[in-house]
Amino acid sequence: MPGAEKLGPDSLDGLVLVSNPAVTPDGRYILYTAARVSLATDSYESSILAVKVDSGEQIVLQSGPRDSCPVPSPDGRRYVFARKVEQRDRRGNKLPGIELRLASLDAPGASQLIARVEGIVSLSWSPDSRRLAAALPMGRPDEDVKEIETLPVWFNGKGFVYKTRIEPFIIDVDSGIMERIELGLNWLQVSDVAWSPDGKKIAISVAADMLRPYLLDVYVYDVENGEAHVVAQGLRGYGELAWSPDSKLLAYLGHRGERGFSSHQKIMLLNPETGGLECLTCSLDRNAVNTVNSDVRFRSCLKKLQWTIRGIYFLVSDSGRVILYRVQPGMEPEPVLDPGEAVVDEFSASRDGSIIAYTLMTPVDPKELYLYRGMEARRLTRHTEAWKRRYKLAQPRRFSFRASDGATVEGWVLPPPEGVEQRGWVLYIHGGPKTMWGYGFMHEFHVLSNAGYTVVYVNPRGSDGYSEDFADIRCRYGERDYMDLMEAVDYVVKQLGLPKSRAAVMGGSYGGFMTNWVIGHTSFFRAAVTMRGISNWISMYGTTDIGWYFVEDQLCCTPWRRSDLCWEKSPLRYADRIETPTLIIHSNEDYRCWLDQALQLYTALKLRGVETKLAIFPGENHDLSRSGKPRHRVKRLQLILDWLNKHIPGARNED
Ligand SMILES: CSCC[C@H](NC=O)C(=O)N[C@@H](C)C(=O)O
Repeated sequence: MPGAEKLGPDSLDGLVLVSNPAVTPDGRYILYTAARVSLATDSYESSILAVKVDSGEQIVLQSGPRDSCPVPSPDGRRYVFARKVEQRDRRGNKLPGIELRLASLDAPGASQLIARVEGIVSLSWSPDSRRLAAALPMGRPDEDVKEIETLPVWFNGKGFVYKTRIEPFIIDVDSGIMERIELGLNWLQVSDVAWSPDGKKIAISVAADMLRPYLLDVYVYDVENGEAHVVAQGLRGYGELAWSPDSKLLAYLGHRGERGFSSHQKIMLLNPETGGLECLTCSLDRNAVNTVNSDVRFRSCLKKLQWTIRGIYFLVSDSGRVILYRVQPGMEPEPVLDPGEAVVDEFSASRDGSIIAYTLMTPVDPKELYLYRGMEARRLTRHTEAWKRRYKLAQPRRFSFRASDGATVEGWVLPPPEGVEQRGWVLYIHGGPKTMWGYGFMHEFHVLSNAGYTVVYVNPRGSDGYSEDFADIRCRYGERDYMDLMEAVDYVVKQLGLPKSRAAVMGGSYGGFMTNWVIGHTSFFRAAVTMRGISNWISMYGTTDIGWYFVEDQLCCTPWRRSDLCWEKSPLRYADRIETPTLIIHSNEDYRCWLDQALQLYTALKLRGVETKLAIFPGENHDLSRSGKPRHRVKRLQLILDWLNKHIPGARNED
């Protein structure tokens, strides 16, 4: 019977993750990636498909199983894509790498263009479709002893990066010959490259100060004379670039650090002739990027900004929704595609802006491919339909309440599906802190709900989706954010009738920090699950890949300056108050929040006699719950359910 199966941890098997909707500039085809989760092969089997826009016909372009990220050429005849391959170093150690391959849209097959162990950061076609500008990481770590004299040392998902410089290149697509673009810098990390529509220039955003890599300069490289000059300095943020159709102006995605790392990303208009900079989206007071959480995404290489003759297109995170916006210089930003209670997750536009390809998800629909043309939206694929028909998925309900300082705080409850008895409930805290819960699909939430747990998810202060002021909790972690969460708990108990004695708390990353903070400040919860979390800001300093500067920016302290504040805000400082049985889940290659964060908490709880268990996932990193090996993801979900079931017994004899 359709919809009869329980959606348990291993329901991940067979789920298809649709991503990277790349429309050809002439609007004839939409290329995308479909990755099937396979427990049998413990991998994501990804292939590249295309839809013909006029007929809707679907074509398999590359049957995989490790192909992704198609980038079509401006003439609409070819595309490049990434194929995951394994290489070996001189000692025989396996090195995961990728090949950049070139293929024709009219003929099968593909040829290798370049092979890269270190990956590719950004690509941009020349308008004549003969060359690519690329940002390529160069330099590998020592094979044996690591002799390190630079920062940063490591990066989550990449390993040791102390020898890596991300450099700009031009690749000839027919010969594969690479030519380095010289910027005259000793140390550099390029974040984006953009070839101008007139073919004459390449804009490059680059970090050049090893000790302050969050500061970005923009260069313009003259393709004809080979000279590069700086047009803007000391910008911050994502650093993505897009040229105006007349090749005169640049759009820059980022900010000036008004609120440090809590700043919204903005669309800034940069005049490369004068160096003039103007904010085009400041009146919106929303983050001009997609920050909604979801665990059904797959690799995507699409640009976050696209400038067509109709304006600059970008996504905006707003109250749990993600909306496609457009802005023209001198005008106010306007929503182009507001999907309602849903998320436009990625997009691309044809050259004239008349066709927009995008992926869309809702809390009960994993991502599918859509087309927007002439004010009409049409679904193009049905990769997840059969999967969905097998299971029962409940619908979440939104709620909002007035916090004690008068601010409005928003949240959702996802109850168990019809026919499943409520066993208890979970307060699930998101990471970031500047991300948001909302209308993204969360497989993990449905696993909890199918097991009888109502999931309560709230956007406390520090979250994205609201004003910049709302997101800014610098120097105040564990204060207003904690109060918002506990006031939400009060609301769902009193107003929505959730049972007081059947609650658990859980979260990952900043959400893991907050889970640790919560259990050190209240014994309300029956159980806790803390994942990829933070327990000690002093030892977080200098170990996290997110930058030694992140702790100083967000907590306003270093181990030698106001260390009292770092310690004051560390959950470990309150470990002697913790009574809640706590499951700690961490990955041993998590270079964002290193393993010490879990070990210190685990040791403290063990010594104090608090029931605890530490699960360490080998070979996984900070993204275990989103892109970890499928079998590890299933195991993780099983561990969580076992812990909750143990501490929230089935028989209801209270409340
Ligand atoms: C607060 S320290 C770093 C935590 C991390 N921040 C950004 O990467 C985080 O919370 N990440 C979130 C997005 C997560 O992993 O869910």
